[in-house]
Amino acid sequence: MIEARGLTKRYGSTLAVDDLSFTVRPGVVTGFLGPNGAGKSTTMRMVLGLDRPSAGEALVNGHPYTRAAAPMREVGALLDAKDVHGGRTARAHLLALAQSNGLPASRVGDVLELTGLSSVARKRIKGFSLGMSQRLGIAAALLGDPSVLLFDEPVNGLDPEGILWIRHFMRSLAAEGRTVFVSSHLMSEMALTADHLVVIGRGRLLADTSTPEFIEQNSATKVRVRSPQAGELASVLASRGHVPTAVDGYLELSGVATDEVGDAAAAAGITIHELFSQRSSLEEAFLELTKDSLDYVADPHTAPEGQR
Ligand SMILES: Nc1ncnc2c1ncn2[C@@H]1O[C@H](COP(=O)(O)OP(=O)(O)OP(=O)(O)O)[C@@H](O)[C@H]1O
Repeated sequence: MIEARGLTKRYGSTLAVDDLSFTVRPGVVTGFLGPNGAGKSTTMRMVLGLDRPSAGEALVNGHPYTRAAAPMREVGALLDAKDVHGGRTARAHLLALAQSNGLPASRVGDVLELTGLSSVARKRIKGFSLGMSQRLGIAAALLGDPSVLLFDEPVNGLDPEGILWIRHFMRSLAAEGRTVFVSSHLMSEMALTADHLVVIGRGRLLADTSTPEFIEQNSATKVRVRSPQAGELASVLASRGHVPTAVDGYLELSGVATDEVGDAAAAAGITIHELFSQRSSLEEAFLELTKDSLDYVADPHTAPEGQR
């Protein structure tokens, strides 16, 4: 379990994280979503005790992580996969980590196996592709068999196969009852990976909800209708308070159900060739939500430095 309570971080006049409170529960993948610069990495660094909050606190399993007795057994993190000693082999790198953290050497073989790296365990890390480096980072995070895992943008730059692997792996870690907190700036990616979403914009909490609820609450449903008597239908609908717009040969309406449109057309003896509703895409839902956060800082007196 991870808890942020009033978590705040200032860098000079930049408010990178602004009074964030949320809980990340075990057993599900929680996506930490926000545009670039929203404060995701800073939040994760505070959870890991790598940055000190300006106010508030971050707790891991009920206490600040810096006070954990055996840190790697409690939390595993992937922050920057390329931030390793390239001259070492994968096995030597993991062995050094295990030894310096009092973990049994036998875990090295286990995590190499888990992450599919056994066949390249004796290769030097500097020759690793980004996908292999990500796997190695995940192997390192799993060394202590921790119950809490944090991954900062783990799919960035990966090919489709690597993305799929990470996605499945996150889900299997959560299915084992672990707390899995994974950041991304891609709504579409999070929709496929995360069960729950914590969404931030400019350091502020915008949503903390299940992924289906987020989609339901943030994407608008539009109704489209196609008719050879479009002009007549538009007038009938307008007289009922639904003014349509013409889009790609359809009349498009929001805030109305397909039933009402069909009934109105039937009552007026108007032929309909197509009638359906469609939900705006996830990416649109995310943009809609973060657009509001941009509006919030549009006032130059409240905008963080560098964004004025
Ligand atoms: N060490 C630092 N010194 C000054 N400002 C910083 C520092 N670290 C982060 N910031 C600023 O804090 C804000 C949040 O950055 P952060 O890296 O946490 O965002 P992010 O959501 O992880 O974005 P990205 O996906 O681009 O990494 C940004 O405006 C950034 O410029």
